[in-house]
Amino acid sequence: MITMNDIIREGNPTLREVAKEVPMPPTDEEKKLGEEMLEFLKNSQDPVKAEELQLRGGVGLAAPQLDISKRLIAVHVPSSDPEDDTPVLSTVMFNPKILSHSVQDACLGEGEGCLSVDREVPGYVVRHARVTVSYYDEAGVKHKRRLKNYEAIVVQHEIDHLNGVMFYDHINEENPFALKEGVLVIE
Ligand SMILES: O=CN(O)CCNC(=O)c1cccc(Cl)c1Cl
Ligand code: NI
Repeated sequence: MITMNDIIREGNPTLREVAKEVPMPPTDEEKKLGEEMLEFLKNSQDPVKAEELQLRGGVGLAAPQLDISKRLIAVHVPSSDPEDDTPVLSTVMFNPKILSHSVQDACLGEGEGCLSVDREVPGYVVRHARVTVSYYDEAGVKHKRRLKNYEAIVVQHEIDHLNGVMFYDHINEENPFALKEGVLVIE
C-alpha cells in the first residue's frame, strides 16, 4: 500500500525529468501500480484512513512522485456536492495527452498544493479552462475525454508531473495573484 514515505519531495531530480511512455498494454506490475495509486487517493480522502495512515489529502497522483519515471497518473476527484458520493472523475490514465484546449484559462481560487512540496506556495496557478485528453486504460484501450472545471485543473497538474513541471512554475513571481482579463477563477 502506498503511504507518504513512498512520495518523493522537492530536490529529488526525478520530479524534474520527462517521464517515459508506458508500452501498451501495461504489464501486470504497471496495472497494479495504477490501482495502488488510485487506492492511495481514496484512502487520503477518507478521514479515518487518512488519520490512521497519516496521509495528506490528494485528488491526483503521478508515478514520478513515487520515483517511477513513467507516464502514468491516477485521479480521484470527488463531487463538490457533499450529498453526492459519486466522484466526478476516478481513473488511472496511461500516457495521458492533451489533444486540444480552450483559449480561455482558469485557476483555482484557493491555489494548488502538491504532496511532493512540503510548504505552502500561495498564488494563482493559471491553466487551460477546458482540455480534451486522450489516454489508455489498464486494458490498453484508448479513451478520449473532454474535461472542464476542477477535474481539468487536476489532470493538468498530474500531466505536468510527467513533464517535470511543478505547480508553482506557473505562478507569477512579481504578483502571485495577478490575473489577466478573462481567466476563470474556480472556487
Ligand atoms: O500531484 C498530485 N498531488 O501532488 C497530490 C496533492 N495535490 C492535490 O491533490 C491538489 C491540490 C490542489 C489542486 C490540485 Cl490541481 C491538486 Cl492535484
Ligand atoms: Ni503534485
